[in-house]
Amino acid sequence: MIKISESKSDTFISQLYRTITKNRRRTLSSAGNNVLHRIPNTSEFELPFANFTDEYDIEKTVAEGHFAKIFLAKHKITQTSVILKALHKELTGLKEFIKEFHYNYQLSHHPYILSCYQVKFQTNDFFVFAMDYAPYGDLSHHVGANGIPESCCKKIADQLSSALGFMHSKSLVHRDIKLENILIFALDFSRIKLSDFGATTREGLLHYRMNNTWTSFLAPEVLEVVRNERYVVKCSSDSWQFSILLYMCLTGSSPWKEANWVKDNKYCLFMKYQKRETSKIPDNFKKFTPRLLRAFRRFFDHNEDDRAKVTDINKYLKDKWLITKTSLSPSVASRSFRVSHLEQDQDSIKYINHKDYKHSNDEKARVKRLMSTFGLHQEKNPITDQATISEIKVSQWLTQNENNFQKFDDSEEDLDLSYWQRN
Ligand SMILES: Nc1ncnc2c1ncn2[C@@H]1O[C@H](COP(=O)(O)OP(=O)(O)OP(=O)(O)O)[C@@H](O)[C@H]1O
Repeated sequence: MIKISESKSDTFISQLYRTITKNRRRTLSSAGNNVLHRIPNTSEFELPFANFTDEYDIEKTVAEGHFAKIFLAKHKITQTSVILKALHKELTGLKEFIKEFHYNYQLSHHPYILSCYQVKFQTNDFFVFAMDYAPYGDLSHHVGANGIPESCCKKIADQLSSALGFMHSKSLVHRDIKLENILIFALDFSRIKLSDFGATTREGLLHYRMNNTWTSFLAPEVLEVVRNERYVVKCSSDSWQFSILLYMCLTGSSPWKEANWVKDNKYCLFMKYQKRETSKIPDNFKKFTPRLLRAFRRFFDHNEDDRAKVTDINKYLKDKWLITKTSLSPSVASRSFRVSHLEQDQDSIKYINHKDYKHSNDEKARVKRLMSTFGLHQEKNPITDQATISEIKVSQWLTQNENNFQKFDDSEEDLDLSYWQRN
């Protein structure tokens, strides 16, 4: 029999305990990842038939996306308000529905990811699942022609990078980061959530390019993928979309129409600056401080393997991002760089006071109606003379519709009819 002294036995036991706990944690997390990456197949997925009104009172239609209707509903028994996302059956296959529900449900416990419930059913026309209601809509309702205050952008960057960092740690790529997929739970942006996991894919899989998102959001390596060709999905393309979103929040418009240096002069100028072929800061980046410029250089690296990770934004959150008048004098500048949280919060409050949320919602609907009816170009940003979000949307909408009949399947495994049906 081996004799162990009391103190040695304590150390031995605590070491043993640590090893067991470590291994258990490892097993649990790999089991968690197995569950996450094992999307149920159609035969094992329970999806009962039901009517909306069996259990819910539909209060209003909140929005209509490309593939889904979003209803605000009240659960009759618990009187809880929920969102029912109803995906048109003729536009979305069962496999795609299961995948979206599965990823959303599995990721729901993250504080900055939209929570969805274990509630799913089908009607004759829709596949439906239930999720939390975001009372202030999505980010596109809030970002005006001049963007939103710096302090608000930082709050968004902080939360969104946490949500995406979590997904990336699980080897999942969101692939569709845009203003419309960031939902707002507090008007000062202290609570936002990432939504819409319809395009979410496991890193490393081969995939066709997404056609139903804005071209200005696509990373160069995704943009250049040609029809009928697939590309390897990587987290770095989320980094790109994340920083496009950040730029849009700060300025109200996108930095370029497409990340193609041959076709887009703005992108060409930035790429030269990014690669240090010139020290001239492109005009549309001149309002940013050297620290933020450094961040953008790292996030907008043309080479996907050298690009910064979403969580790298944390290194820049304490810096000043926008050049203000006060930054001109060094003494005042050093003071303003130590901008207090109090000042930053006042910034957000001022913003909220000036924001007529309802008006902005109505305006968005009006712009949308005009776009779809006449294809009109909307406001240009008077400061940067760049295309605003509306203008980009109009031109991309037109381009997308022009090509409608040439589109091809975006699903992971095979070419089926669902994509043709969607478009
Ligand atoms: N939980 C929610 N609470 C409030 N509004 C929501 C919620 N979910 C979605 N919306 C609104 O509905 C819009 C469309 O939702 P969603 O992106 O899920 O649909 P989709 O058809 O997958 O979209 P897309 O057109 O991007 O493919 C969102 O941009 C947002 O304005």
